[in-house]
Amino acid sequence: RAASNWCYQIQLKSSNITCLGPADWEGDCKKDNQSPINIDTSKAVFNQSLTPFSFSDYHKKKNWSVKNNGHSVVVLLENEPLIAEGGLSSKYQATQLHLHWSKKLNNGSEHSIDNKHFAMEMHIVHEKEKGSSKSEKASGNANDEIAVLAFLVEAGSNNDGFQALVDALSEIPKPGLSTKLKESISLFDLIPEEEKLKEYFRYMGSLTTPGCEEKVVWTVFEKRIELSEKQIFAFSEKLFFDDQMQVDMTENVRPVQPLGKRTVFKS
Ligand SMILES: Nc1nc(-c2ccc(Cl)c(S(N)(=O)=O)c2)cs1
Ligand SMILES: [Zn+2]
Repeated sequence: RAASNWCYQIQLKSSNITCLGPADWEGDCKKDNQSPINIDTSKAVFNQSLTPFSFSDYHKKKNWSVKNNGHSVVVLLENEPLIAEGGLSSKYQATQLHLHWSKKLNNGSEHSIDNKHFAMEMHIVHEKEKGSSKSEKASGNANDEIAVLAFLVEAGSNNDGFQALVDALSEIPKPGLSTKLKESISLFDLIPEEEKLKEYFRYMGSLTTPGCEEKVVWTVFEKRIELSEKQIFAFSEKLFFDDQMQVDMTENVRPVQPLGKRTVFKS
């Protein structure tokens, strides 16, 4: 069971509450197939089974609910959008999306590409569709139970698709607060256009938050998302880790973990 009082490094210094920083995270956090990682592009192995994804209901616009869960801002996707193919073993349903970020434009992504970090990283979390057979229901602890689509974010032009989410941030400054997006948006409003999503990296890893379960098939897209600096900084300015609103929610990024014996593949 994950420690309920886990926190990021930045919270250790600035809050008088005692919490467990990344070096002390429990659960599976000390095992050897952990995420995030640095992706050394020169060592990524081409894998022809990494075909393009098929996205279903990613065009569906909804006033999703958005929550400050004390570690990130989470958009609840109610299992509606679906992904398949993309070298995945089955269909997966989107449950939530959340982001990781920093006040520095080169320190907010969890994954790095050739040791370069980006301003933010967005994770769309999907769960494997429960098949009908008993065996499929029984297991539930396969190493690909969860599929996360990871998008790196860099500072650039303003991103209209993100503005509804950016505007919602000031309504949920404290942990536990949630609101509804004032304008309905679709996942396609948030991610690069589909034909730019054919190039991606793939590896087997874990949740980047405690209990760090090693059940995630990771996809890190090469095409970056662009947000304006104003949009990027809104996350660190409007959100707080604590009820007293003393500790900005920022640097909610786990340090990169050893690749170990794993291989990173590329489409
Ligand atoms: N309490 C929290 N849990 C998460 C979370 C949940 C599931 C997953 Cl898969 C992830 S991640 N960063 O590995 O994509 C994060 C965020 S904040
Ligand atoms: Zn994440």
